[in-house]
Amino acid sequence: MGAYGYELAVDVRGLRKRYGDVTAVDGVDLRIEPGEVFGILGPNGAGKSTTVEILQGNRARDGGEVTVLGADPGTAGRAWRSRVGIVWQDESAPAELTVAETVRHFARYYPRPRDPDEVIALVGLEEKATSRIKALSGGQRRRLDVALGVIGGPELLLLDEPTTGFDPAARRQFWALIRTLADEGTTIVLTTHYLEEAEALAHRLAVIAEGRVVARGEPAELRRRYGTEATVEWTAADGTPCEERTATPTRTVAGLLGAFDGEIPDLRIRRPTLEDVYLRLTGQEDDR
Ligand SMILES: Nc1ncnc2c1ncn2[C@@H]1O[C@H](COP(=O)(O)OP(=O)(O)OP(=O)(O)O)[C@@H](O)[C@H]1O
Repeated sequence: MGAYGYELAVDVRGLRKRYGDVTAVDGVDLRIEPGEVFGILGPNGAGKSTTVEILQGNRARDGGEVTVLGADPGTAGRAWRSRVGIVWQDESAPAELTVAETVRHFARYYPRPRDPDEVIALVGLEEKATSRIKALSGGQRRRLDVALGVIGGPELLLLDEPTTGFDPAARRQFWALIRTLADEGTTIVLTTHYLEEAEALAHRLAVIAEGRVVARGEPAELRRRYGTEATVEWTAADGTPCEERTATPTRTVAGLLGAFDGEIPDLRIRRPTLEDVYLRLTGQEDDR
């Protein structure tokens, strides 16, 4: 047990959740280390939100063991809640209040809140501190949501699709904010559809599809493990585009050299990206 006082920030074994006939979560296991940024990646309907809601203690489970910061979220009390930061989507903070008023107001709910001005600076809203919430842009609104998620000084921050709807610049600013929080030692669990986001932020990730973990590991490790095949593309003498998927592209090119007199037209070797791996794992691969 390290400085955090528990071995694992999140320990989930065999988690199950059904909604009527729909099995949303079907035996998920997750072990998340203190101080880690952990990504839960998956397509629409994979069970990401349901899993995070169960970790937050906002949804009951049908089966499995769940321990978050040493307690079962299904039964943990107020003291536990104050240690877990939740960033709500579309939170209806009072539109007439200013940013600073809202952050100070939420600080009162916690036994050991962070300094509101420091939190406003952390999320990059200093210049908007006296603006009313209704005057904020979508991205600024989301930063305020994060400010409200961290004002209590949580040990664990749970983020469900935090950057949906962001433009690329806002997304990058948000990533910088997450990295700052991680550098401060906060354990962060975030769900995302965006592979780029998982790769940019997560130390480790679990890919889930149809309620099950289909792969887990560090982003680079997943690419290595599941993305070994390259695609060799070229154009045949009669103009037909050709491609071959192979683990040995050099051998393919050597074979082609014999068939062409000199240059191989339009030769290209494409290595799999993490996106290719993800699409393969979640069964969304097209028929290229
Ligand atoms: N309250 C609910 N009642 C009934 N079915 C639900 C409910 N919430 C989710 N589901 C279903 O459970 C499955 C998993 O949904 P969930 O929202 O957890 O997935 P997700 O991975 O977060 O998806 P998305 O990326 O679209 O948010 C889906 O089939 C969904 O339709």
